[in-house]
Amino acid sequence: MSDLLDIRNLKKSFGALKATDDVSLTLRAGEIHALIGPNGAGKSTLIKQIAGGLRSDAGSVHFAGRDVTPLSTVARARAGLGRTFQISSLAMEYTVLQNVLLGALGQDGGVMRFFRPIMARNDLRDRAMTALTRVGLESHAAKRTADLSHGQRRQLEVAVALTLSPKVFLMDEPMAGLGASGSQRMTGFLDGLRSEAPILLVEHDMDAVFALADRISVLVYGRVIATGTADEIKADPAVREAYLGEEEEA
Ligand SMILES: Nc1ncnc2c1ncn2[C@@H]1O[C@H](COP(=O)(O)OP(=O)(O)OP(=O)(O)O)[C@@H](O)[C@H]1O
Repeated sequence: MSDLLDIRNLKKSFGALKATDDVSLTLRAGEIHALIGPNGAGKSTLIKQIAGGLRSDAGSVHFAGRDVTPLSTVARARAGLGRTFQISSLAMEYTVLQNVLLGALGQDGGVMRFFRPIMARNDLRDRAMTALTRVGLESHAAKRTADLSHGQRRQLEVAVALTLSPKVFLMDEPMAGLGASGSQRMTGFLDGLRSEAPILLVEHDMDAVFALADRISVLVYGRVIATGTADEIKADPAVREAYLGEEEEA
């Protein structure tokens, strides 16, 4: 299998704190690779370094065979490196459909397009409605985003990312704040999504991680201490001591 994403020796320090410390990992076509670890292990920092929002102190990001390390977030997104948008980036006073349309414009680019009557663009509307249907939000298209529940906003973030047809998804805790049924639904959705674009998935919901992940990497104090299948990770003594064990005892 080919590596779509190849992260090599990434480092990022905040003062004396090594948030990520020589992290290397790969994402292959068709897989979900989960990144787990205790709070503060450096998972979000790593996702930001890969997406381009945070400049690395050292290391490189190769995407589809190309070194994208010098590229901005926008250039990486245009190249097909899709990150689920932060909820804070949703425009709360706009409708759900408008938020997806704004996301879809990212692919077509060009600030001038914002001045065109985007609601009349049937191609964009269709793409946006398809994305909303896929995440189960089609009946909420005309609602104000501010009126959505937290879980629905999470689904909307995924819909926005979908409209850009990324070649790879970087997802930072897509299950956070979803109830049990919401998590189950999102798990089923991500399961189907991997054949379209592989997913690097940061997630605390271990049921979802063990159900979905082809491979799991465990990050502790900024370092990857193990990478393997769910069974290998569950059986790994270092992982049990550093991470899983503490949950079992809790
Ligand atoms: N901008 C920043 N300035 C200073 N320290 C930071 C900054 N961002 C993150 N950190 C620190 O870097 C470490 C790693 O944080 P990070 O958010 O990447 O961890 P995480 O594994 O995503 O945690 P969580 O599971 O709680 O989301 C933490 O100690 C955090 O306090």
